[in-house]
Amino acid sequence: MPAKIPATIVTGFLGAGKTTLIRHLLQNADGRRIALIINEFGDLGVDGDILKGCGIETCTDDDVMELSNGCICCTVAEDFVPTLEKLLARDTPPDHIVIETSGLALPQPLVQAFNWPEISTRVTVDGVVTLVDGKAVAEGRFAHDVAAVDAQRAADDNLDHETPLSELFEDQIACADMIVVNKTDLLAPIEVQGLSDRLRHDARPGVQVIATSMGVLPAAVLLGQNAAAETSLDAREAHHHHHHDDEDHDHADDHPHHHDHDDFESFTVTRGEISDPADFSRKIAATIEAHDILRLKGFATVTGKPMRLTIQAVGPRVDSYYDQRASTRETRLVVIGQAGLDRAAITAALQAA
Ligand SMILES: Nc1nc2c(ncn2[C@@H]2O[C@H](COP(=O)(O)OP(=O)(O)OP(=O)(O)O)[C@@H](O)[C@H]2O)c(=O)[nH]1
Repeated sequence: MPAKIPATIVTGFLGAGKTTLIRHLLQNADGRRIALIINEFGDLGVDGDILKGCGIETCTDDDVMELSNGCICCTVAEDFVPTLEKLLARDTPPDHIVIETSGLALPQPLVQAFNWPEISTRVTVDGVVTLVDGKAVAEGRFAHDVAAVDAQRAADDNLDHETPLSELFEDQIACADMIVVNKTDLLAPIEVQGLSDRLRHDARPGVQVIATSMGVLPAAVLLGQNAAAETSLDAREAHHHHHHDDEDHDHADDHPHHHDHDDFESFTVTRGEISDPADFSRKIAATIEAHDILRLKGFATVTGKPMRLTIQAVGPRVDSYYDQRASTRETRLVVIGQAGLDRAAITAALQAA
């Protein structure tokens, strides 16, 4: 039987730097044929578009497959398995598969999908790489509010005490074979050290914690971990996601793991050209702050400029750069946040001239 093709799962919260890390990996693949599968939250394929448009020879449209918008764990049968099978059926199958999960995905159900009969004989999970946005964690974005939790506990013992953010974060850490503390350029060395120590303590025993910025890590470090993660799922659970509703018992086959898609939402704002990128960035930053937006990204066209402007905002930081010729004069931005976003107000703020 031929050796199984290794697959690396890259997970991490919204904006942690998954696409950036993968882009560096593809640029430094040392001759490996890497195929990419991308699962995004939001209906605008920003990450796929950035990677396809990156001009890297080993990264053609054919090498990047996008899963339809949605949760990978709920679309395993109709979307993920067929995508993987298509990849395996190629004349020259890839040497390695890299899967970028949506920043809101729990990695466990995806790892579990590798136990599907059609897949388990041919592919193995080489390792789960969890990226951490060092700056966001240092700012306390994932820490739950201990006082509020205690008050809630006192009020009702049956409540779910975790916030969706802290729960996701802990699940992504618990599943990791390697944790990458990214964005160290935004942190003092002592903060990097403290955070790395904490994560090492929270992770499963023996998990490597590596600090970097812009996802710069050699392919030989990221790939070839030989973890066979699909065989040790039990050790990778931070939460059992039990719900207190008896109706809600999970069906192991079709939905292995309960989680709340309703905790988060996304929508797309479109508008015409912008005239002043610096001013538009300030407007985005103000809108993010006013509405508690977690992530905002997309492409803008600027009056008089043939190139499109890629816009990336994570929390309060807004980055933008021209990456390729614009194919339309439209500006499209995907907005992601916890449920309850004021879509009308956000849209109006971003559409204002
Ligand atoms: N300062 C700094 N910015 C970074 C670093 N890594 C990534 N970024 C920036 O952070 C933003 C988000 O990076 P991405 O690579 O798109 O993050 P992602 O995890 O793929 O985001 P989602 O797919 O939306 O979850 C971009 O503007 C990156 O340029 C880093 O190490 N330092």
